Amino acid sequence: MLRFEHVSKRYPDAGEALTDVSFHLHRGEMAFLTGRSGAGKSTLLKLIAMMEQCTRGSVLLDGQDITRIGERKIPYMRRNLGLIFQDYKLLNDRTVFDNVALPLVVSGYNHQEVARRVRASLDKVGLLGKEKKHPLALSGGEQQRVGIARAIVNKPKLILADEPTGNLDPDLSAEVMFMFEQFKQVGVTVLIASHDIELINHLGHRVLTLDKGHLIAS
Ligand SMILES: Nc1ncnc2c1ncn2[C@@H]1O[C@H](COP(=O)(O)OP(=O)(O)OP(=O)(O)O)[C@@H](O)[C@H]1O
Repeated sequence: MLRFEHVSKRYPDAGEALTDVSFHLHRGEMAFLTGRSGAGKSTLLKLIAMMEQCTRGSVLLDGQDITRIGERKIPYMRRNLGLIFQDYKLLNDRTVFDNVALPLVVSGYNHQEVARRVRASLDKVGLLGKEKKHPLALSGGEQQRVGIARAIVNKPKLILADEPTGNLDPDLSAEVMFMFEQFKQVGVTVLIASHDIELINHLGHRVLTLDKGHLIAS
């Protein structure tokens, strides 16, 4: 489903952030990406999200090499991805409904379909009834669940999460991980960058470990 083939990434005026990274994630697989600060975790996720381009190698999403697609196809390809961030990246002057609706509005869905899908997503993360609230009126755990609802509203094949539990206490972190496990159950592939070794070991999923840009365990 997701395949890295000998991928390297060098930023201008910086050393190599990733060196000759190869791995394969199957459909419905859930894996953690770990490594010290600066090991290249965010860079790897950015290559998949088409926010950065690799210097060498190929990144294949469902067999399609996303390092070689044209600029105009990128928004279309991104609809296959759900992105989740440590700091939630919500629009604080918009309601929960509007935040979750955003990817659908950008994709041009009609009003009724937007409303139906937003409610279904909010239901999946246990936030039905909070549509009219603003993010800052919610707890950190709830804000992250809004971020997750927004990530799944387009029914992505692949969810990428960058330190999604970095700002949450252990109970809320476990709750968020439980949600990811439910997405995996319905065939969504999930890749989570995390420092939280205790949580990672406890959950027992596959672990990809980066060390100074090299994949040392997968
Ligand atoms: N835009 C950029 N320009 C130049 N160098 C960068 C850029 N982004 C990242 N780097 C460098 O690439 C390397 C990998 O960074 P990256 O953010 O991918 O690591 P990380 O494992 O996600 O770290 P953290 O856990 O601290 O978020 C680091 O040496 C970093 O300084």
